[in-house]
Amino acid sequence: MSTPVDFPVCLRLEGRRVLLVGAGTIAEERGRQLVEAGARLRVVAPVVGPSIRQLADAGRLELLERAWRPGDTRGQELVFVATDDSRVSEAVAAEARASGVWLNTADVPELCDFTLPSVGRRGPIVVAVSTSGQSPALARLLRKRFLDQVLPGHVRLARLTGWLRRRLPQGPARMRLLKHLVEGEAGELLMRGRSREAWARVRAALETFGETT
Ligand SMILES: C[C@@]1(CC(=O)O)C2=NC(=C\c3[nH]c(c(CCC(=O)O)c3CC(=O)O)Cc3[nH]c(c(CC(=O)O)c3CCC(=O)O)/C=C3\N/C(=C\2)[C@@H](CCC(=O)O)[C@]3(C)CC(=O)O)/[C@H]1CCC(=O)O
Ligand SMILES: NC(=O)c1ccc[n+]([C@@H]2O[C@H](COP(=O)([O-])OP(=O)(O)OC[C@H]3O[C@@H](n4cnc5c(N)ncnc54)[C@H](O)[C@@H]3O)[C@@H](O)[C@H]2O)c1
Repeated sequence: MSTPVDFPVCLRLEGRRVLLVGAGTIAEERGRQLVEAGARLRVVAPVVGPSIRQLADAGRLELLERAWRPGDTRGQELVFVATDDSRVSEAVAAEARASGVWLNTADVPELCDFTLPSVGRRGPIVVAVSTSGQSPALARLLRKRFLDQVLPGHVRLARLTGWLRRRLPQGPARMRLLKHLVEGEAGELLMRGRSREAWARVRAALETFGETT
């Protein structure tokens, strides 16, 4: 049987209760990303790095400066562990598993319910590369290459279509229009920075919106 591949999702963490065990080098990056995603983050660690400390001082996360204790996963919706002691990962994972809370650990892939891809962003566009745990270094290399392919025009196009999606009723006419904008002339013009001409195409498309359904 072949090795299963990891299944990618994009989580919406705004207002969700998330626990991060550890506050060292690896945890700092995780903490920053979780706060940026709007999670209600609690960090538990006896030794705390500068950026977690800064976020705590700014009131953007709750910091408990102590070792992890049984019961800490209670009430949490997602758990991340990044400590320098794999016994901590094992203990937290056992508790999380027993209570059905999903867990990621930086040091024991076998205990992960989900893994983290290498991520890069341009505006609303997210490039994420996973190697299903085979080669994090390769995930990072490929992510950088793929992100270079995302141009300012793509970001403009994503914002424009997002704006239209919020205003037009869902259905086949909207699908057709958005696909046409992205793949057709308007998209091409936006890519080349010719926004006024692109908007003229969008207006023309909107005038006939829904006529052929
Ligand atoms: C992508 C990225 C996302 C992130 O962490 O945000 C990520 N690792 C990154 C970098 C990186 N990690 C490591 C190196 C050294 C070179 C190498 O080993 O390749 C480098 C490269 C570097 O640092 O440049 C070492 C390492 N990583 C894991 C272990 C434990 C083990 O395998 O036993 C060890 C050994 C530790 C040791 O030996 O002590 C485990 C995991 N690392 C994962 C993700 C998950 C699988 C991702 C996938 O499927 O591809 C998984 C399974 C669990 C998880 O963490 O979710 C991030 C890139 C960030 C960026 O883009 O900049
Ligand atoms: N997944 C990845 O991408 C990746 C990459 C490199 C290394 N790693 C692994 O990640 C782990 C963490 O590395 P690091 O550089 O962040 O370590 P670090 O030494 O910088 O930080 C360790 C943190 O764990 C905390 N800690 C220790 N015992 C604890 C306990 N009982 N309860 C709560 N917190 C506790 C410490 O207080 C500290 O904040 C290592 O095992 C390393 O092998 C993972």
